[in-house]
Amino acid sequence: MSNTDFALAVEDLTVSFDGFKAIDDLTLYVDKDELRVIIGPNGAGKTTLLDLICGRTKASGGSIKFKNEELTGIEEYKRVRKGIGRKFQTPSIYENLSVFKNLEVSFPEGRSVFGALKFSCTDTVKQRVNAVAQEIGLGDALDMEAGLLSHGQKQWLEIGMLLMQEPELLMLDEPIAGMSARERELTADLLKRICIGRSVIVIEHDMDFVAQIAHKVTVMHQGKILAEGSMEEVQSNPKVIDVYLGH
Ligand SMILES: Nc1ncnc2c1ncn2[C@@H]1O[C@H](COP(=O)(O)OP(=O)(O)OP(=O)(O)O)[C@@H](O)[C@H]1O
Repeated sequence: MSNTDFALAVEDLTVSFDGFKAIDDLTLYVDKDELRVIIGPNGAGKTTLLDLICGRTKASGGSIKFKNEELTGIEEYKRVRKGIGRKFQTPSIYENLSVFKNLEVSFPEGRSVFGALKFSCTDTVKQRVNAVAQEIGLGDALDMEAGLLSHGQKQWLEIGMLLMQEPELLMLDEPIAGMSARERELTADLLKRICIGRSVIVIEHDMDFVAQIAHKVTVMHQGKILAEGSMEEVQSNPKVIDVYLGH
């Protein structure tokens, strides 16, 4: 395969589960500074695609290149070190720790062989925690126990924990599920800010939200790409209306 200028280049990707192709010869390119949204009906393969990119699921065939480096043979935790961050639908924060601690333990050096406990809180880390807390709108809640945050704030904290690792590719699965209208607005603003300098991929069903945030929309169906383009383009595409938007 040739080198590409894209941050992420997925080519001819396939994964089979007992003979069923959940991802079927899929090719997708994502730029740096891009916020890509993936939409499609239930079972289209959206989550499986992110699982393949982050290394949770092993590809049966094809290629996933990140900054021109082949990822398919690389384990999940090593892909994290290479700058790939993934947020799942359910927040996995430390409910008993403060917002500050949650961010602090997510600083990459905190995950040394000695673990987070022996990790001393340097000024660099404090500054980074403060900057990230401001970014996710939790600058005034640093001392609060994470378990006491609202559902939306917990989602932002988890995004913050990923940002502590300065990922170059950030993938988010339905980030606004269960959020209030105001929290959705703030999340849209947050995503628009954090895609600068990196690539962000979001799986989303809420079309109003997709319209607010997407630079480009990829529509998946039966493990393949059905359409790709601007929101207007995919919304007026008869194939997309037929399998997804018309329902
Ligand atoms: N580990 C697995 N073993 C067997 N089948 C799987 C596995 N993971 C996913 N699948 C199947 O692959 C297909 C794609 O699932 P996936 O969860 O990726 O779809 P999706 O587009 O994310 O759907 P949704 O919008 O409902 O989350 C489904 O038919 C699913 O049942």
